[in-house]
Amino acid sequence: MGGEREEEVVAATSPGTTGFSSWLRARSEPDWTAVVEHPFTDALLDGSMPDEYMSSYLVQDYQFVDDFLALLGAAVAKADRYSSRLALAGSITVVTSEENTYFQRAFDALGIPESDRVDPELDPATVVFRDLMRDTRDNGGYAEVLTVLTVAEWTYLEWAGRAPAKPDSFVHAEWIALHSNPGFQSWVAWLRSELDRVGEGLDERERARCLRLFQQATKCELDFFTAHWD
Ligand SMILES: Cc1ncc(C[n+]2csc(CCO)c2C)c(N)n1
Repeated sequence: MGGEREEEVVAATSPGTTGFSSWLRARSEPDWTAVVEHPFTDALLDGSMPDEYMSSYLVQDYQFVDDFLALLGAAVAKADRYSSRLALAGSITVVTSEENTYFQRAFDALGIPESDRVDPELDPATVVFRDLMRDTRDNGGYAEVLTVLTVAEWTYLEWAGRAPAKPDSFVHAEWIALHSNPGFQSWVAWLRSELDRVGEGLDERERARCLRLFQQATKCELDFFTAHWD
């Protein structure tokens, strides 16, 4: 028993390059690299992001996070074992605490009006991503929910971990820190190793369905950044 547990922890901290998650990512190029090296993220990392762009991005992202949280809840419900439900439930706390206070403080600093915090007009890119998350939440199995969660979290870990740059504004610096700290790194490592584990039990059709979703979600991430840049 003890030995098994240890193996699980090791697997969760180093997903490697041969599992299902790596397979999915490799087949989602060139979009994957376009997301994690997007000019929007360059500007965030080097401190040159104009407030106007950051504001419109965060207003839309707050709406995204609402649906993301519902998707996490679906993952708790659909998981195939108790230890997975526990790990997923733990991540919900992050979204509802640190992440939420960040949004409130950033909105205050940027002077975002109440109407844009609670009921903004949604960009087409936000709507498409929201629909993908809602459809996966309502109709997908555990593997499909994990697939969409993994794209959303892993792309963020990759862009935020790209450079040690530390912009002066807390609005920029904290947004980077939220996605590059050790807790976030191990959460993404867990998600990937979970997707690798679940992927092993899928048949070819199910794997193909996950691949399509992974590619769609990656494209959604790309369009989301581009909507606040071009
Ligand atoms: C478009 C878009 N895609 C992914 C994320 C990443 N993300 C979504 S919720 C959350 C906190 C849970 O750990 C994180 C990191 C984002 N914010 N916006």
